[in-house]
Amino acid sequence: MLTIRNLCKSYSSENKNDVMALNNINLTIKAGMFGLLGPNGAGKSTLMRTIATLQLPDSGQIEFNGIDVLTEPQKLRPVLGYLPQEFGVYPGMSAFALLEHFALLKGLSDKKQRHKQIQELLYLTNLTDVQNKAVSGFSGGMKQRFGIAQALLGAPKLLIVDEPTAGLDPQERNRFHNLLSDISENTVVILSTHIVEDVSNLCPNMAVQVNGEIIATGVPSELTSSLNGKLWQATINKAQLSQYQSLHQVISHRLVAGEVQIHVISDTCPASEFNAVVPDLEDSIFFAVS
Ligand SMILES: Nc1ncnc2c1ncn2[C@@H]1O[C@H](COP(=O)(O)OP(=O)(O)OP(=O)(O)O)[C@@H](O)[C@H]1O
Repeated sequence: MLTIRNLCKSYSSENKNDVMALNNINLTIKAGMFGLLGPNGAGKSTLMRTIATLQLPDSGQIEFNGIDVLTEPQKLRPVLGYLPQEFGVYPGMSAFALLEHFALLKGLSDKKQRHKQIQELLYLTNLTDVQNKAVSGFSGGMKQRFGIAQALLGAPKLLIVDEPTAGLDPQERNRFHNLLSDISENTVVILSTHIVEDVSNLCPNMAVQVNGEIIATGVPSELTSSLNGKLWQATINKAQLSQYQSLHQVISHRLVAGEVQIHVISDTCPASEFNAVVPDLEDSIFFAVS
């Protein structure tokens, strides 16, 4: 179990006010997939890097299975797997050679066991056929699968994946989702993302981070249940949007085939042009930040 208590981090800026990237974060995360959802700039990567022992907060505590992560980072690292938002690879090095390199850095000294584990991970991530090809030439999806393979070296008990599906096509995203859900059975897996679908498809538990703060935590279906019976949709002209915004509690609007679809919160049907809709996770997040 991972517990995070009163975690704070601000970045100073020469021209602007300081940025509070972590504003008193408190979270308890059990084995399984945990989704950390938030828009760009919410502070998700700062939180992921802090848990991954790559940077220190200004204050607060992190504990993982009895390890004080901030004061004993060397105890966490052997049981940690981390897939950062972006990672570089040595040009020309094959998938097998790079995994071997990372495995040695991770302390997997027994050659036979190391090779067995690398082969298993290549198989799990569907990269066996390309194991002798250079990772620098891989497609985005293949590179992300390689990233997961390197993060899983040493069978980590805590796996952190930061925005892993950004830029992947739907097929690769689906493949990546299946891979993550297979892994999460007896591991704490934290998936940081701005993609609502990633969390609703995969994560039994989640938190929403906005402007450095956790504004909601829980089970995705429970987060949407508070909006049951209160969400209404209408399709309007672009020119009418500000009028509707002044009359109703519009939580979101988006273009659909040149017209604007609005979602409104109201205890009763706001007007004849509105239809009741079933809230999804995206609606509850728009509501939370509105
Ligand atoms: N090293 C840094 N120095 C100064 N400000 C920073 C630094 N790292 C992050 N920030 C700022 O802190 C805030 C949170 O950034 P962070 O990268 O943690 O958010 P994020 O939710 O991961 O967003 P993204 O998905 O865009 O990376 C942003 O306003 C960002 O500009």
